[in-house]
Amino acid sequence: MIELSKRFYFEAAHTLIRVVDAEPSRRIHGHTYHAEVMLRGEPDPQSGMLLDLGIFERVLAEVREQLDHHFLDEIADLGPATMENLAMWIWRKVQPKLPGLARVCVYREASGDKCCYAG
Ligand SMILES: Nc1nc2c(c(=O)[nH]1)N=C([C@H](O)[C@H](O)COP(=O)(O)OP(=O)(O)OP(=O)(O)O)CN2
Ligand SMILES: [Zn+2]
Repeated sequence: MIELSKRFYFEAAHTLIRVVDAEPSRRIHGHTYHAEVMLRGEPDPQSGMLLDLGIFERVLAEVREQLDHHFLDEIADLGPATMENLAMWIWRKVQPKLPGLARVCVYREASGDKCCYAG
């Protein structure tokens, strides 16, 4: 079994309603997010690849375009702009195009936060 993954990053703004740090979270603020998308399966014996990284790159670039420098509150099918919802949203966007999709993780390196969704 092979695991193949690719990462991308995006900068985005959001607001969040929460119990702790309520006031600064309600104000528009931004984060640098990293996302890692992992595929699992057997490589094709002829190409030696699970998926050509060039194809992987193109699929992730389409998703990145919808997130980078966007106001996450305006993404209609995201819901509250948490890392949990981002991981599940990225999964929904890439899943039809990436056979063997196994896991999507979203990170905020600055704060050491990480959230993964595995379907
Ligand atoms: N379970 C989750 N909890 C929180 C999330 C989340 O996505 N999932 N997100 C937030 C907010 O985005 C908040 O802005 C982050 O706040 P906090 O963790 O308090 O850290 P900082 O404001 O210091 O964030 P920096 O990235 O270091 O600027 C809260 N909770
Ligand atoms: Zn935030």
